[in-house]
Amino acid sequence: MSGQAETTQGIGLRDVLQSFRHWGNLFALIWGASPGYLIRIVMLYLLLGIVPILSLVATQQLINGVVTGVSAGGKQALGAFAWYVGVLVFKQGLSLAQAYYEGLFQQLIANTVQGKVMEKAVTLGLADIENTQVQEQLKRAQQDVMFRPYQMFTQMLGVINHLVTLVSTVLLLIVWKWWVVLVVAATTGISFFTMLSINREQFLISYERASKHREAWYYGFVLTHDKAVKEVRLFQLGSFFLDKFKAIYQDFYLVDRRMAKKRLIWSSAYQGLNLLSLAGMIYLAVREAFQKLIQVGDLYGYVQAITLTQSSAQTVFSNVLAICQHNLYIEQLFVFLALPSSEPALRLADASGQEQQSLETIETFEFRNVSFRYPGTERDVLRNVSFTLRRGECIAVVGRNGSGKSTLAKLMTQLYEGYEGEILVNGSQTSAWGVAQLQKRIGVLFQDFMQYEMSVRHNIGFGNTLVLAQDDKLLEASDRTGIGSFVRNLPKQLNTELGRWLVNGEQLSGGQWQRIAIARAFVREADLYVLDEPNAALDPIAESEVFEKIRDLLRDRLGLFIAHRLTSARFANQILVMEDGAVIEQGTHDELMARNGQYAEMYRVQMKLYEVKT
Ligand SMILES: Nc1ncnc2c1ncn2[C@@H]1O[C@H](COP(=O)(O)OP(=O)(O)OP(=O)(O)O)[C@@H](O)[C@H]1O
Repeated sequence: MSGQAETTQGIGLRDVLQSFRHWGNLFALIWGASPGYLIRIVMLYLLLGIVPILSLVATQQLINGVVTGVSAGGKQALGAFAWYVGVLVFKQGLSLAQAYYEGLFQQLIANTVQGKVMEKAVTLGLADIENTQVQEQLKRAQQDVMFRPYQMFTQMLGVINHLVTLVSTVLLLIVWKWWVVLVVAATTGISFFTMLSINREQFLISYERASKHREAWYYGFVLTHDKAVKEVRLFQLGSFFLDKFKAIYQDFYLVDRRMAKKRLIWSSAYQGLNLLSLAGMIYLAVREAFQKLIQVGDLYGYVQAITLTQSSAQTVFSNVLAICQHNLYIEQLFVFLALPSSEPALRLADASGQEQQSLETIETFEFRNVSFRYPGTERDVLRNVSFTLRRGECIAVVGRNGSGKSTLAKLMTQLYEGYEGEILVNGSQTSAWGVAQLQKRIGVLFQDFMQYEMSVRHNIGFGNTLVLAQDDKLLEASDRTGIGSFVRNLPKQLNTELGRWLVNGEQLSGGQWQRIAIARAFVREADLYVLDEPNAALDPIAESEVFEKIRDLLRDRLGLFIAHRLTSARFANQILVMEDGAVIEQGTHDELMARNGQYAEMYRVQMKLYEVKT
């Protein structure tokens, strides 16, 4: 994130110049989108660059031809007219081709940039996705940069194109009066640094906006997402969120208005200066025409050359300014694309210099004095946790809210690095096997499992994409969670779309979604199953059915499940009782009851809830 830190601490001319360092990457990106289109568009811009001077000379010839042609029989005038029409046709043809290629190329570049941003996002780890700075950087990368690379590219071409025009008109003017060129250069150059500073300020404003944009997105989500709308309606929170949403955009508007005013004032001053010098130079040319020092056609030519020189010089300067500004934004894209990933499965730590062994099966899984704190936080949420799980065994983890149970599940599934202590698989460090290999052998149900707005096939098959097309395996997994007959009775069975976000699919109940998610864990040919509250949304009959199946499945595998309903923990070979990140009790149900500690107390409290008071 060093690039990001640098950028926030004020931007000087040096930073602007430094931001040109990404031009190589930018060119590679644009070239990668379509080399053919790139070459064609560059050629078109170059040709368009010489059009103004061609039409200027054609008009000059035409006027002079008409003036002198009357006496010379009109031959010169006709030739000049043909030349003039030819230039018009040429220009029109180039403009049509330019519009065609530019439209398509712009789309291709935007697609390439979006693709790259998403490719990078896929490589980020859970710790990155939970990191606000990374999210903001993602937002910045996504924000304007979709259209900026193309704009920057056309502005670069615009610079080349107008430089060609500029050189040709300047040559014409030098023949007339060389110092006129200096006047044009001076007036145009004056605005450069003022505008550069305004652009810098504008960039800082949009840099800081990333977090506000995310906040606004969140309020928009709460106001429009079906999950949130229930509460929003019932608690009448609509106007509360709407006000917050509107306030953010109103603030943006006020700041933008201030900037627009500033820009207007400076641009007016600059345009005034320009007009003044233009009028002076045109006056000079008209006077010479009156004094018969130049012909009428020449007068036209010089007036055109003066305005063209001035407008081309202005365009070159404003394009250079815009490019400097785009650079700052585009840097955000490359800063994001260069972010290091915290994803353990992708990191080199996987190899860590050790020869990786192939992992056929997991036989034992051990935590040895594992302590962990989430990245960017100060508090250990796991403290010296130790346990061993062997094939054929099942561990239940119980404990109060926030005691660290789900964190334990996330560490077992190798979603985070940076823990202290050791996690051993078959007696060896996880690095000996590599995270990717380990994850392949783990089936998991997270507490906040996904509800994919896709078909049942995808919702179950994502647990093992190898069997996505194998109906028997998918149905077998759904049978394991007692949802098989429900799936068979759906309108399109496994191909029935679920949810109502993308299509008008079948919406499931909370418990049905949970069973689908458990089926997703079960369809994986895994050795170790980690289930975080598999019974949270199940009715008592479904719970007992599902636990029956879990018991069957885990008979010759390794299992760990987290449960708040302690009756389900009874069948586990071992129960871990967690409190404040530490395992405070460990043993079978009977052992823990006999010990009469926290587990026994929780169990008794729960049993009491079920007693019918008479
Ligand atoms: N992604 C995260 N980043 C930072 N802190 C986190 C994160 N997830 C959880 N925590 C913190 O870690 C602690 C343990 O959370 P965890 O989710 O593991 O508890 P739990 O025992 O599963 O709770 P529950 O029974 O409510 O599901 C909590 O104090 C929580 O605030």
